[in-house]
Amino acid sequence: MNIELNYTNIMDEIIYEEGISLLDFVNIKEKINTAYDKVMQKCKNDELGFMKIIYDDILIYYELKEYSKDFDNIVVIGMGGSILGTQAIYEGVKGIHYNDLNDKKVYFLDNSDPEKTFEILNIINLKKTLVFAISKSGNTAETLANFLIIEEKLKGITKDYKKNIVVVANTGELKNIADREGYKFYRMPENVGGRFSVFSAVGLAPLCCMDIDIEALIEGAKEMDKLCRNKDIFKNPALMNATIHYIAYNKGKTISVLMPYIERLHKFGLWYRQLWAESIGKNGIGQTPVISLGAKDQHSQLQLYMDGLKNIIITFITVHKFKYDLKIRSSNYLNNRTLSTLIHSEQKGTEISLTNNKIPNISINIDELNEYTIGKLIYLYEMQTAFMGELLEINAFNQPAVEGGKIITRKLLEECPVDEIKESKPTKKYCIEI
Ligand SMILES: O=P(O)(O)OC[C@H]1O[C@](O)(CO)[C@@H](O)[C@@H]1O
Repeated sequence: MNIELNYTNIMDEIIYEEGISLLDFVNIKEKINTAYDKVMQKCKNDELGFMKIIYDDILIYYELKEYSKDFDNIVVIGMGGSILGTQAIYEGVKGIHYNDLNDKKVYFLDNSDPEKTFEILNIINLKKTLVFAISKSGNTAETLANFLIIEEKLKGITKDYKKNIVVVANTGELKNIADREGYKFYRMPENVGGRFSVFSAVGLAPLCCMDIDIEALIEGAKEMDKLCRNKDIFKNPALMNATIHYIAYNKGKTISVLMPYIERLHKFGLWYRQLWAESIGKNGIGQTPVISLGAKDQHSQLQLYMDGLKNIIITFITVHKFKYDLKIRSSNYLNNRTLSTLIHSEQKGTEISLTNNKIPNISINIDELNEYTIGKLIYLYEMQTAFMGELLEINAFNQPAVEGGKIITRKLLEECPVDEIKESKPTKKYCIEI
């Protein structure tokens, strides 16, 4: 066992009024079975590519890993599903302030904020940088913009600019440019949704160049896949998690908080946030995902969770073995303890006190956080989301509402002269200038 899912604080009698009973499962037994069957049927029909890609050959990436040895830096350009999974795995395995001098420096360009792009370009030697431009549609504004800026700069400093660029796309402008220029190119399968794509070239191509063991990562996902194909809900963690969130949602728990007690999982939380929000939030239905980081967010959000509207379900994630630990010198109750003992005690304390306050909570306890266990965790959440979509009877694999804002932005850009985008009238109607 390397990951334990503990449901005691949601199923136990102590929490009964706000929690979930076995009767709740019995009452929707048919619905659970149908949700399971639908996911398996969609997989058979080749509609859920994310369940298939983990069985694809990963040898193709080893050539790229070898190729990347000539570079000092890696820049990944992408948005949402085209970058968050890669960030989650990179930080989950390596850490936030990872600073091994023998390893490449890794940067993620995931916004249209000019300061961020400028600052990254300012500190890297572009000639020694391998740039990944990743977009399923090939047309996402932020990704294209950052790519066009970097490509132009590369062209300005070296005739050999083509060797610095790798494109992962399916269609669109990015693919057209890659075809025209003959850049190294990986296709993204059409039947894999962006936010479910980290185990395709989207994640594996850049990750294998960042000294991440992609074989162990995929092994973890495959292991979880076996469990998630079990029809018995008590042996299928994704079906169990989805059902618990579904029952909780129907009991008014409209917010799902994910609270890891390890900084390395913060980006995993951001990845989960997109997955749950874009997949589940539609047709007037949705459970808002919130990411909190233990222990520090005990000092910012816990008051609300404990004493505010009783509309949340919380999932804690704990990691037993930290990579490093530090001893605290003797002083009051901290007396010769370690930081890991402190953070574990803080998590336990919060869990017990939330349970006493009848706030339903689940714990995912991981023995050690590495490629294998994060592969398991990511695949667990992908399957949980697929089951949740079926339970809620919505399509978890599209995001039609996001398109509206993109269309208006494009129109604004097309209509206005270069660099003179003006606020449209309605946004100026009620306005205080200070
Ligand atoms: O991979 P693409 O096509 O650049 O899309 C990036 C992200 O943008 C979205 O379409 C939302 O705008 C996400 O669903 C997607 O992950």
